[in-house]
Amino acid sequence: MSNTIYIGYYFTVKPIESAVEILIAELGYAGFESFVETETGVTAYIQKEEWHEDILKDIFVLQSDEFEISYTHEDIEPVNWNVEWEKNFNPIVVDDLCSVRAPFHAKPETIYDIIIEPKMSFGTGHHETTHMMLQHLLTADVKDKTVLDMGCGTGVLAILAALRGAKQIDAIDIDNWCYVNSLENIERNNVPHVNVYEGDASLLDNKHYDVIIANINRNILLNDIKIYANCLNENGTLYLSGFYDIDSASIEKECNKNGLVFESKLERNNWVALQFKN
Ligand SMILES: C[S@@+](CC[C@H](N)C(=O)[O-])C[C@H]1O[C@@H](n2cnc3c(N)ncnc32)[C@H](O)[C@@H]1O
Repeated sequence: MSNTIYIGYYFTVKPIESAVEILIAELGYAGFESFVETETGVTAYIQKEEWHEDILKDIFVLQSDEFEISYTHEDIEPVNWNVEWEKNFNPIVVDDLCSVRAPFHAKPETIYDIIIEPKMSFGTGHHETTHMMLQHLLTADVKDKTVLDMGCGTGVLAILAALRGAKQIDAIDIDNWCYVNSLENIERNNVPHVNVYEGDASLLDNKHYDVIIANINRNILLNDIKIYANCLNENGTLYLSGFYDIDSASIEKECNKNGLVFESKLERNNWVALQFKN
């Protein structure tokens, strides 16, 4: 069980449509790491050790006259995530081909059966972005290829790449909890050729891959696309997600600047997952 202590901010937003996206983007940039959209706004979580008095100072949407945004916040006690997941985690099936389930669920009929004990890491397939990245990977040519899963969360995408025949996979996450959880899930799914590292794009010096998948967020991606582009082998493919369709144009522009051309797009509830080639 993680001992990480979080602070939860409960934002009420009016009008909700346009402001929530901007608020989430700005909070993500300030260090908030997970978001749950609610009927009245959004709940955002930040690790207590990342928090400081002025954490909302640069959240410009809070100062805008266009929106009415109020909030409360409180410390979140560490939770026994195993118990929570047993209560709340239903298996998911992607395109009838791949299931993502917990160890306590029955074995499914799909070709690919991924067992995840997510605890606190993002990546059960329930989120739109994970779902679409799994869809991309189900059609991607990864057999005998080298793959990088950047921002691996639970390791779910790296595991599917391994099950689909990738010959060597690196999975990287900046968060220690995700690093540990990915190691556990890799062992659980018996894919020892996935190597997990704790860190960020600074680990990618002199690394080269045929396929790179990165489901993170708009700002990190805009910052790191040039590094991913440098790591792609000739005829390589880059899959990006973790942002709304509204941000597709800026992501595509940054990719084009770095010699990558748009290939395809998946979309679910305004979230997108884009494919680029070099
Ligand atoms: C949206 S989750 C995606 C998890 C998983 N790949 C999936 O598709 O479900 C993003 C992950 O990126 C990690 N992350 C955030 N910033 C990062 C960075 N600069 N480099 C590497 N990982 C990062 C977070 O800790 C989080 O686990």
